[in-house]
Amino acid sequence: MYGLIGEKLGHSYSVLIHQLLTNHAYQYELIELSQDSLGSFLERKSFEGLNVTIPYKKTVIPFLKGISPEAEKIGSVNTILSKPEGLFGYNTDYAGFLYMAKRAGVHFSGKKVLIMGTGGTSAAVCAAVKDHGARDIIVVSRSGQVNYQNLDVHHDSQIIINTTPVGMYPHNGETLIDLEDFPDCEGVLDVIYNPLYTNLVLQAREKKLAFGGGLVMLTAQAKYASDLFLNQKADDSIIDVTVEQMIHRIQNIVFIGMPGCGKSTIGKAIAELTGRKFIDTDIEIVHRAGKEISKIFSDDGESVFRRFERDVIQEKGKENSLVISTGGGAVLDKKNRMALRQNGKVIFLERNVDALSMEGRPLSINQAGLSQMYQYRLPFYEDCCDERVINDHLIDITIQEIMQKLEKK
Ligand SMILES: Nc1ncnc2c1ncn2[C@@H]1O[C@H](COP(=O)(O)OP(=O)(O)O)[C@@H](O)[C@H]1O
Ligand SMILES: O=C(O)C1=C[C@@H](OP(=O)(O)O)[C@@H](O)[C@H](O)C1
Ligand SMILES: [Mg+2]
Repeated sequence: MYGLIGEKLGHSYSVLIHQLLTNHAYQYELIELSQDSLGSFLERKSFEGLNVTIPYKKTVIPFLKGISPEAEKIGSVNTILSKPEGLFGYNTDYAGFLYMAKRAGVHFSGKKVLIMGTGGTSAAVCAAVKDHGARDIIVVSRSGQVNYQNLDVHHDSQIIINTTPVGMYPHNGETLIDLEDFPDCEGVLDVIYNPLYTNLVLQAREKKLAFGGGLVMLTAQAKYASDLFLNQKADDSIIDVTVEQMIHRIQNIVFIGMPGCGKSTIGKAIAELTGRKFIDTDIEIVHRAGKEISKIFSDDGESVFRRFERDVIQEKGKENSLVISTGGGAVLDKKNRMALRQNGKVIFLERNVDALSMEGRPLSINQAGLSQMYQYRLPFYEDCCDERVINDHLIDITIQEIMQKLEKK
């Protein structure tokens, strides 16, 4: 048996990743252990190999017969092999992090690198960055010498790396820094994988900097661990293949576009075809407000409607594997755009303005008004989307085209 030990493993993707990487070559389990049961579990040796996560990456070391030079240097172990002579520790976070940096196009040589966090992952990241020639490495923590109150002296940092859990589910959207304060920044790496893209990574992507999200590191460290488990050296190309498969399963499919363009109808169909749960933000709002949208607008005003809309999007955007059809005005709010993008593949549905359905839509008054609205909103739709799909032909053809786009990746 193989598995992952840690204190809380509720949201771990490791079982699925190991299955995909190795085509179910071994049984892999999540093993939650309390601090007091860690020692007895390791001493029982009822496993062939383990991965280790928070908070045990350092705690396991005294139970090991030997550790690899990398793990020794980093002072942290994330992989254990059970051999006849005893337990041996390794660190594949180091190589996993370097794989993420390489794939993101981030290079450390000669660069000033800012690393947020001081835990086990930070130790592996620091070692990797140092070994790859960083000019200056600044480690930030809440209460350390360099902290978030005096970070301004390091505004010239070129690479920024988050190893803290800030922004991780369910605290999506939180971030420790604003990239606006780091004008020389050229690349951002975040070890968080849930959400797929933290606000920090989304900000880097918006600024057209090099960026990498934690799913690549998670998958790469798992691949290097599986090589140790199976005593092999599989080709690294399996990492990207597995990341794509994981994203395909995890990501939300989000529809945006003008009111009446087909988001609700097409979203529902795509949810059925992909086996995903369907969320229509307008239906959710009607549910919560206890009245129809036109009644919310007439009784309470648009701002109350938008507040409901923001709450629904903040909540549902955090989840995985949903189809989310938004209302036409949802993307006007930056917070909504970030929330929809963090886990989402965002599809902009385009339908000729003359063909847009207007019924039951308090903001769709006449053609001239809709044309004006289109002019104003187009840049927001364009800014927020990953794909554009034209819905000017038969609806079934649009649905087919979307399915093809989704299957391609
Ligand atoms: N390609 C299409 N051909 C014909 N009718 C369509 C097409 N796409 C959408 N519709 C219709 O337009 C109306 C509005 O669609 P809806 O899904 O409610 O849009 P949205 O959610 O974007 O406001 C529905 O009656 C829907 O059936
Ligand atoms: O465009 C908008 O601002 C709106 C679009 C509507 O949703 P649909 O886009 O599904 O019609 C609904 O959210 C509300 O009437 C406001
Ligand atoms: Mg709708």
